[in-house]
Amino acid sequence: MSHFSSFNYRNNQLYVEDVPLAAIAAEFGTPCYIYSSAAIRSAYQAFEHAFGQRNHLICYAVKANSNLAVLNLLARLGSGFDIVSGGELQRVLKAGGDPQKTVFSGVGKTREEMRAALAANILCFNVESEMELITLNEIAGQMKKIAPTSLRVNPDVDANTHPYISTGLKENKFGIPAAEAERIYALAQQLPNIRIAGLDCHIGSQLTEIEPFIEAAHKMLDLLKRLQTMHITIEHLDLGGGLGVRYDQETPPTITEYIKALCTATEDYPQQQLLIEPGRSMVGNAGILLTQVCYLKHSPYRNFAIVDAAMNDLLRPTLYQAYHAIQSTTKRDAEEKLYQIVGPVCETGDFLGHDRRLALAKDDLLAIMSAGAYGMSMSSNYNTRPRAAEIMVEGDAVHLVRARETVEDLYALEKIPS
Ligand SMILES: Cc1ncc(COP(=O)(O)O)c(C=O)c1O
Ligand SMILES: N[C@@H](CCCC[NH3+])C(=O)O
Repeated sequence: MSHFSSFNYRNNQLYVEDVPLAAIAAEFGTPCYIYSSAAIRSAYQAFEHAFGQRNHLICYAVKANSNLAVLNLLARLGSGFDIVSGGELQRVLKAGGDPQKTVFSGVGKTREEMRAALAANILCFNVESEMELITLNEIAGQMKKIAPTSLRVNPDVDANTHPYISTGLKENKFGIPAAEAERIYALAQQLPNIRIAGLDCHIGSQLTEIEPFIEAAHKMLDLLKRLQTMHITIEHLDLGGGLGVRYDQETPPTITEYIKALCTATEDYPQQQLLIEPGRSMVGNAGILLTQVCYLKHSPYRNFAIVDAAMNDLLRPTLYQAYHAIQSTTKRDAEEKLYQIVGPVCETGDFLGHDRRLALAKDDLLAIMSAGAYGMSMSSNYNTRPRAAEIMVEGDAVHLVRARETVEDLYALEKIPS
């Protein structure tokens, strides 16, 4: 979706769709996350379009941004969902998502989560270990249900991404080692309350090249062929998520290039439905974090812009040294200085951007760009900071889709022993 932006300047003011960001700050305060529904719709439609006639299902990875309004928008567009917890399942159901289009990934599903997903009749469990498979069979048996199952296989492919978000290397905790896959599929075939539905992999996140996806797809197809000789029918092939977005100078494949490449790689297998689990590429560039400059602090060494958003709101810079572009909402002709953009949290690692050239004044508004994915969903209350409000914009309509938390919300579950 790098071709499409909902965040543009008009008369030197930064807008989201048809609304100036400054108007949103005036009404709802800062920090706040702001999402463009047009950008999400455009990304979803780019995926749909690229698949064309190929039998497919898009399962949006809920963890990227799990706000109910985002899930509801995608559900209305026809999207399925990839969940990794019972909590995410509950969100999908609450938002009107279809459990029959929902797959359940993750290495540590609890019995309770399995029960909830079986009761909801989800499309498929992506099972990540032999022990998990045996447990799922047991729970399904107790419920007199048959669990539709894929094995998530670890293809040992280098995704060339940050080590914290690479998942498909043999030393990562994810998936079943490729060498074990046939044995565990054979076991699955024997288990009375398991129905083999598919084959699954996911190699990592923020991939900026197409080759690792194709390498993984080929490894999965080789395995699929071997499974067919064992009379194991694979109804769907789930190739996971992971397509990167542009934060800075990256040039990831477009959604269209990526999907066309997956379709080409799997063209000899038209009977298998193709599933994908995109998160970041659906919502990453559809959102920003809007923050206000509290103070400017100039020392002989460095200039700091202390803003009202912090690492608890957007953890990615602290956790991965991730780059997010930072733009002033008002373009002005003043001298630019090199700033460290930092938050109020008591950690040296609390920064949103290093060495940014900006012309700033107290109370200016800054947009932290590309914050739609893994922004709010990874936020915390560290330093007893209430979480930011979330806003969804649609043309000139502005909707508050999550109210700003209050401090009372934060200690509502706490008790002082008598
Ligand atoms: C199993 C699984 N599917 C899908 C995703 C979504 O990945 P991305 O946001 O990179 O598309 C992830 C996160 O990396 C994941 O772990
Ligand atoms: N949280 C990561 C992505 C993790 C993907 C989950 N498997 C990020 O912000 O880049």
